[in-house]
Amino acid sequence: MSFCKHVFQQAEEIWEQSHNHPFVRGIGDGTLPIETFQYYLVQDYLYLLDYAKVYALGVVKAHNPRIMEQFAKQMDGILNGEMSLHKQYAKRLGVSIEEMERAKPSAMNLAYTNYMLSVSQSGTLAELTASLLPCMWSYWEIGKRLNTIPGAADHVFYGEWIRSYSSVEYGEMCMWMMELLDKLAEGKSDTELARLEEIFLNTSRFEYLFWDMAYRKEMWEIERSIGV
Ligand SMILES: Cc1ncc(CO)c(N)n1
Repeated sequence: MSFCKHVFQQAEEIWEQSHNHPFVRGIGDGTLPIETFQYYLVQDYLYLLDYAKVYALGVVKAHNPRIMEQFAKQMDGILNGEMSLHKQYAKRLGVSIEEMERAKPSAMNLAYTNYMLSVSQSGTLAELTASLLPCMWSYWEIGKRLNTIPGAADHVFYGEWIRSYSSVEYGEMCMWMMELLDKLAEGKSDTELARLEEIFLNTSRFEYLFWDMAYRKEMWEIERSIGV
């Protein structure tokens, strides 16, 4: 069994929880309140800025020029492709780019991006890849699953989101990253493989928590408890 198949099986229960989360279900049936999506959009915009840096670190850590090219391409895809989806949505919602860039990341968002950045900075290319694969891949799985709901991809507001994450181009980027992780896992010791699996599971858990944070519009819970 390929390493990706193996970690997918290990993470499947966590991913199912994301599929079943009311935020994700709400995109699929169009019932997600727009202001909840707006909260997500701003947090996700901030997330993507750091996520793009993980790809930049991929260029730094890779030695093979083809791998460097692909990380650079995917970084560009985030900054100038995926984030233009966010900018379009922001425009529709009357939120300016400055407002998004001034916003503060929630505690959970910061924990997630800092985890990925720290794994990527201190770890190997395999560890970096294991940390970002659940982000891409789980969005593709969600996009594809929502796309099977009749009419969902044509929804006047959420359709665009579903079409983006279920697109062939998005899927191709994911598959490249899976193949890379499989290649990098080849010949690794059991200890190293266990570490890659743990990283993959951690960012899978963070993915679920991100949906939940957005759904609850969480920021820093301490502010509520001390009344700031
Ligand atoms: C939190 C999160 N994970 C993954 C993606 C996919 O790029 C995204 N936009 N946001």
